[in-house]
Amino acid sequence: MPIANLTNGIPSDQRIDQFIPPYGYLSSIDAFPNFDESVINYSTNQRSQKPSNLICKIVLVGDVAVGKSCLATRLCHNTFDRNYKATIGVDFEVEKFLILGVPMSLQIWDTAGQERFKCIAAAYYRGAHAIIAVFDMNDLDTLKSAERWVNEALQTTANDNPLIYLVGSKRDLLTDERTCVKIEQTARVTAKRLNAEFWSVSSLTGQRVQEFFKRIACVSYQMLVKQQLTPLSTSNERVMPKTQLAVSLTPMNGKTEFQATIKRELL
Ligand SMILES: Nc1nc2c(ncn2[C@@H]2O[C@H](COP(=O)(O)OP(=O)(O)OP(=O)(O)O)[C@@H](O)[C@H]2O)c(=O)[nH]1
Repeated sequence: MPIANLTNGIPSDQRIDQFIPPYGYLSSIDAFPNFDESVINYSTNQRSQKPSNLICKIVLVGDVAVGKSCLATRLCHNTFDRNYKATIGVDFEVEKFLILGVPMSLQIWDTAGQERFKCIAAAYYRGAHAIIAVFDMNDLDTLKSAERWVNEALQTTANDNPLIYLVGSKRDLLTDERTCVKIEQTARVTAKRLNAEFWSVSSLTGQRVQEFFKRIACVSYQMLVKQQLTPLSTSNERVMPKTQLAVSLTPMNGKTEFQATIKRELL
């Protein structure tokens, strides 16, 4: 398939040529300054050949109503819904990026925070390249829970060695700057303990949402390419596994290419 067919419809702000930095270098464990030369050379070759289909599986976890679905919706549809609709089991979205001219898809698995859906959601952890643990910056109990969510996800995904991101949501509700700085400091301590990268975002205003997912796309792309370039037995890098799709997908119009059949309920 010609590369042009694979890149059609990717918005200009999801075409990335420069490595996206972390949200503050103190917040990052993998602060790559730029794409490696080997990754740039690989990308140049890919552009002139049939490109491989790079897929990064991301799983969103965290307590009820911390803002997981709104985060995915802000990225994939650039909209925000003030009305809370609980996720039932798991939702699924795909968002395409073009990195150094090579297409890559982020598969975003949005799991339910409600206890009663935990077993269903946990079934989707396997094969994750990245775990995003979301907490509400206005409720520090959800930060404690985020740590528990990550540890539970790692029980299933430890062999996959996923990247961990800790995301403070609803930044717009914190009007006092000093409080915000304090909460971010506390979150960075937790992130360090989890070997995670910390971001604070607002899905309501869109603050840092695009930037955050672009950062994940860059880091994941670099790792996936390095995995392809390095035989497993000789690699000391964090290696990301191939992803299996576990649901049947329905084509959708617009930016999101596919969506699993999703059931939501109004509480
Ligand atoms: N002010 C503000 N409200 C937000 C933000 N993100 C989410 N919310 C609100 O928080 C509530 C819960 O958001 P969801 O995204 O549905 O939460 P969730 O984590 O997916 O919840 P579950 O599906 O139950 O796991 C909704 O009423 C949203 O409108 C934000 O950035 N700012």
